[in-house]
Amino acid sequence: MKHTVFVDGQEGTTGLRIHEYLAARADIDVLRIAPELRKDANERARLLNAADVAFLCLPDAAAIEAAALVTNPRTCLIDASTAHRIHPDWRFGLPELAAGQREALRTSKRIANPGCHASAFILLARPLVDAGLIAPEQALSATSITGYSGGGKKMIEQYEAGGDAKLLSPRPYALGLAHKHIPEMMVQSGLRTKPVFMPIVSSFYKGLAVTIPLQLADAGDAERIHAAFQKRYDGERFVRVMPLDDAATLADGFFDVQACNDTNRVDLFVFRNGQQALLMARLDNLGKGASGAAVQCMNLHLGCDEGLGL
Ligand SMILES: NC(=O)C1=CN([C@@H]2O[C@H](COP(=O)(O)OP(=O)(O)OC[C@H]3O[C@@H](n4cnc5c(N)ncnc54)[C@H](OP(=O)(O)O)[C@@H]3O)[C@@H](O)[C@H]2O)C=CC1
Ligand SMILES: CC(=O)N[C@@H](CCC(=O)OP(=O)(O)O)C(=O)O
Repeated sequence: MKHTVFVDGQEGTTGLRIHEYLAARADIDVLRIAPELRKDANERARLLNAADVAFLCLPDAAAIEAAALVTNPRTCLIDASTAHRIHPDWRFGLPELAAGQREALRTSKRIANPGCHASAFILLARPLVDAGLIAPEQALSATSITGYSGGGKKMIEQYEAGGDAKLLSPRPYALGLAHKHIPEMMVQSGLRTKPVFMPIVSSFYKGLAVTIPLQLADAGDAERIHAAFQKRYDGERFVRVMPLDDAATLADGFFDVQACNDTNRVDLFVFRNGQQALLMARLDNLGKGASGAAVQCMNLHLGCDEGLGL
């Protein structure tokens, strides 16, 4: 049986990438909107309601509008935007979040996919909160280094136009300490204290690494953290727990932010020295950070092999 799929926002960065994944699938019929009608509410409503799965690859306001256009109870929405990530009627599109999450995604018709920084942060923080290795009240801080495709079409155009010397160096942003991913980071990790979060965008297309530095109460905590990751992600095909103090990275001396590019994988690292540790998570912001994760959720929801096409 073929499944019918529509991408609202088909010309955008995440929408185009989802189309690339779907193009290779014989079990999926993709509905396409005529380019001149792509912002026409009636035509969008017709296609959204004709789909078994509709991806929303839109700015937040347009994603909220799209959700309101859906009246077919069979249509499952997978929203890539920030609009519904902590909404109680929507399930968080991170199958590896916790036990029971896959079942929730199989049965829900409303799936909100995580933000790219948030996916990496949550995959580090949540198992440690669950295992009691991080107290919910603990004040964490995190940085994220990201490629410019995370900023969508506008930022890609800006970087690719060339001629602006200040774009050549890394640019910290969200300096108002209110990045839009912080609410989902807290809710989905179980943290009650708002983390200090500073992302840094740099002059490469894609790839992302979140780092959480920790002062440990006990030097043995780094092993316990690493063991908690191994236990939580045992058998997860898209999460790779790297060896404690990963020798290859340490030998190189530099961390490769782009090493998960063109995959749907997340690599988790623990580096330690006495009572200090660095927890790091690396992913492709357009893969597990956006389009790959969205297709993974679709596969799960439709009862296909979760990794099909990824
Ligand atoms: N890029 C990334 O790494 C990630 C992005 N996301 C999120 O996914 C969503 C899409 O992001 P991204 O693909 O990067 O964004 P883009 O800016 O690249 O694309 C958005 C698309 O939506 C279209 N659009 C805007 N308003 C409407 C409307 N009212 N009706 C129909 N189409 C509309 C735009 O049309 P037009 O062509 O006219 O501009 C554009 O094609 C955003 O919410 C973003 O925050 C999530 C995770 C990672
Ligand atoms: C480089 C850059 O600007 N990145 C985006 C995050 C991209 C992402 O995850 O998207 P959502 O908008 O869906 O949350 C940012 O930090 O706002």
